[in-house]
Amino acid sequence: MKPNIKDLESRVLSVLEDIEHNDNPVRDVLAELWQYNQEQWQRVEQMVRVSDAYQDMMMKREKTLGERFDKHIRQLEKITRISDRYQTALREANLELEHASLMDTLTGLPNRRKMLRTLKREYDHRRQHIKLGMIDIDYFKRINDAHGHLVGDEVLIAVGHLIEQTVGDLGHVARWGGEEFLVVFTHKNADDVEICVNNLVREIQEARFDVLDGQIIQTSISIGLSHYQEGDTIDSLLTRADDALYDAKNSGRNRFHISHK
Ligand SMILES: Nc1nc2c(ncn2[C@@H]2O[C@H](COP(=O)(O)OP(=O)(O)OP(=O)(O)O)[C@@H](O)[C@H]2O)c(=O)[nH]1
Repeated sequence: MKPNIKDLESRVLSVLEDIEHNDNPVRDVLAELWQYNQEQWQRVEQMVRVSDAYQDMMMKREKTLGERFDKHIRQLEKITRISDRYQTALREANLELEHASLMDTLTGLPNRRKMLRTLKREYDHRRQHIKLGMIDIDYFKRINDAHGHLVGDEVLIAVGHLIEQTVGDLGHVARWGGEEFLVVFTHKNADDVEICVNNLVREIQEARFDVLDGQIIQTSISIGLSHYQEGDTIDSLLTRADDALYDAKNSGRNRFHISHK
């Protein structure tokens, strides 16, 4: 059985009292031992107090470390959310910029840059079906000179829309530059494409463009058409369409010419 310390103390005290009365020599030794034990006990108590205080301190420290860690995580999460939003906004802005850089601001049609991409894509996938229509407004300078640049702009927009409408899903239309448009026909049937090109010339010639101040403008176009032939590159297709356009202009305008190699 484990001794009870309080019980032991009182027993030792009573023995010590007896010894004191009887003048026993063992008394001094026991008194010394008693003193020593008391001191040991106080040291143990002090160690327990120090240990408790230490544990207490460590717990508080862990808690503050935990709180600081949580705060840091929350800050990181916030920064991540901000960065995600920023990246999304940046991506959208880039897409808008890219879109803007590929469109002609005046007519709203794809521009030359975009058309070159389309042309490359079509050339890579189904070059044997490609037919190029190079379109130029006849005597456009005269419209500008007679009615001013703003009217000229309106005519460019209207002609562009009419070309786009007439071509429909037979191909892609772009403003190639100045008063020139380019059509990449991807439709397989060459006869259908030639009918469409003929319609383009007729539609523009018959159109009456209602522009600024109620003025009515009439104009016409010339078109050079090239069909893909074995060995053609994008460049050679463009050059042949250009040459055919030149022929159409030289033979009286308001017509189309087909390039034969
Ligand atoms: N209003 C306006 N004019 C433009 C624009 N781009 C080019 N032009 C004009 O288009 C005209 C083209 O003139 P030319 O190359 O001599 O050709 P053209 O008068 O159409 O004669 P042909 O092509 O030979 O039938 C020039 O006067 C240019 O200033 C534009 O964005 N807006």
